[in-house]
Amino acid sequence: ALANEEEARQWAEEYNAEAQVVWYDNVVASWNYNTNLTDYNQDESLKYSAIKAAFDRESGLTASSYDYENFEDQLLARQFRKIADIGEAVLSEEDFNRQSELRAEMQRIYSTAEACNKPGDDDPDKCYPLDPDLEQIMATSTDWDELKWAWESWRDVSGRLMPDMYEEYAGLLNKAADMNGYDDNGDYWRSWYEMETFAEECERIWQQLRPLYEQLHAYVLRKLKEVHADHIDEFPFTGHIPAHLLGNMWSQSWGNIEEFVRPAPEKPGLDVTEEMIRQGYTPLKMFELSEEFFTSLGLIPMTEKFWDDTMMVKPDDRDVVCHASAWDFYNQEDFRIKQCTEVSMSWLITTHHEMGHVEYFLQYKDLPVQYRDGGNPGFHEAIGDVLALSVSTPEHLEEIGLLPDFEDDPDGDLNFLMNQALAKIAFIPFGYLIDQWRWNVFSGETQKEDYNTDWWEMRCRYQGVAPPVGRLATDFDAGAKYHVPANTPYIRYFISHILQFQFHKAMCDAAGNTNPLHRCDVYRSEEAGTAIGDLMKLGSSVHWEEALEAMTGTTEMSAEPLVEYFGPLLEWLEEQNAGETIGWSNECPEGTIVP
Ligand SMILES: O=C(CCC(O)(O)[C@H](Cc1ccccc1)NC(=O)c1ccccc1)N[C@@H](Cc1c[nH]c2ccccc12)C(=O)O
Ligand SMILES: [Zn+2]
Repeated sequence: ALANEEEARQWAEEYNAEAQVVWYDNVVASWNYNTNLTDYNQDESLKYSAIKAAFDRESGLTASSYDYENFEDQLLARQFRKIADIGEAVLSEEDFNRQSELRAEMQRIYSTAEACNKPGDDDPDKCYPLDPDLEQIMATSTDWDELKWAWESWRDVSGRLMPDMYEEYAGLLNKAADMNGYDDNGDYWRSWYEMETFAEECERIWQQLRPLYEQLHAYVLRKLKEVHADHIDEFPFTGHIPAHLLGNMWSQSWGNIEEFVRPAPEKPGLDVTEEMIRQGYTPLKMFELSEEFFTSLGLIPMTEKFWDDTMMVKPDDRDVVCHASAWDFYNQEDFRIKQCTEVSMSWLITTHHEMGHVEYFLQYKDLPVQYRDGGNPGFHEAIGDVLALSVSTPEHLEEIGLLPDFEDDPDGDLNFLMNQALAKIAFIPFGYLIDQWRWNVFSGETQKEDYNTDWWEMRCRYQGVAPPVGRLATDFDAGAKYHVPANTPYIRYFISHILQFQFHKAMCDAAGNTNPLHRCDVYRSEEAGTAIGDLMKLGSSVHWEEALEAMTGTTEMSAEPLVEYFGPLLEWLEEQNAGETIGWSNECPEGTIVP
């Protein structure tokens, strides 16, 4: 094994140099398509994606020709295992191109869809895109019918057009997974977490956090019944919340209804959007504010090219994929963000989220390309959110002048915790259910005729929401959420919502914090920066449990820090909910799916 191990090491060096070039070309073509959705750019993107696939397939075969499981050097073995894991590139050129084309088409439908015939519009041909128009309506309107129009129209012009494409697409993903030795594409996606019991782990964590979510849901439902008293008879008696009332197109984060559920309504809330607008914040200022937080921890600043090439706002002269994303060009110097930034607190948080991805790119940029990835996908999603936990504190918002009149008393503390819960606790079941549904599609448990029925069964059961209007079995409401047409796995965000509180606690301890966990701000702590920086430097070169243990002292994902963080709010919610009904029926209310 030693002889060819030396040869293998040589080959891996050459492979790495070549991969950087082939992968760079592919990312450039993908960037050009995502930032200018033309037929020409789609063809170029498919062309370079096929070239990358041919290279990955060839390299995978070479890697597999070595007996790498018996290498002495376990790091080299891990590298070969990753080179051999080629995903869809295993498909024939025809199948590969077909799945690429289907994904690009679904992405284009999603990114260019517009809703028309808005009630009250004199011009019925006036149409509204998701970003920023429909999201703005969902975030700010309290008009039941306007919210219902936006919610229903978006699904009719996006997901409804996709079920046939998605069925064919899922079939090709499963074909690739099968050729790579996995049961199905869900099995392949779960393999990235390198633990036999990953699905069980997720269920265990969900069951542990469910009581917290049920308390929040019960309180929010009661408050929404007051706000929408004029439609009280349209609230299902099953205890589900009508999905269009939660301030978000997918009911996945409820921060936009904060004013209706604030524990001490006479005291100021923690959503600083108005103050940002009053102070003339711009997207650039938001990016610079975020970068300054990272560098205050001693982390690496954004590169010159980052500032030149990032797409910060929605262009007005072409179609783009607006959904936020961060881009590693695999040439160790070109890193970008693409997002359609609006000036608001939630966009300030998203900017930190995206910059967290870029910081990870910077920290692992000198590793072999195989290792330029998160310890597991949840790690990558957690970095930016961890720093945003500090930025969101009243301490920090006061320090940067966005919270002039905060009164730091028990009421203020609860108002803050509620604002955080509306983002973090509300998200948990949503982060969990998307891939529960997709894993069932890939395993065959959910067939096309049941796509929408099973989707709503899960939305009703896990999230306790129901559609404000009957849905057809032939609709495809899953397709109205970016990650489904974009084929971006989603359980990573669920995992991130657990890990980010473990990382936060470790950073707060490193910074010598003595505040309660939810009031900890690690701003300017080099020790905290070193803790998270060392985790990022590892990339995916070691098992994530090793990286987690080095930073937090445990190899286990644990909801403990999250429960500690929200402790005071849970107590308050239990008092407020005393004597009230908690929870909702597992089945959807009558009329959820209509013939
Ligand atoms: O989708 C995103 C942000 C987009 C992303 O940064 O995760 C992006 C998704 C994506 C993946 C692949 C192709 C295109 C888009 N992921 C990345 O850009 C990315 C880049 C490199 C490594 C890993 C992820 N957030 C989720 C939920 C979410 C979790 N934390 C949040 C904080 C603020 C706002 C939203 C969220 C959502 O909007 O439903
Ligand atoms: Zn992300």
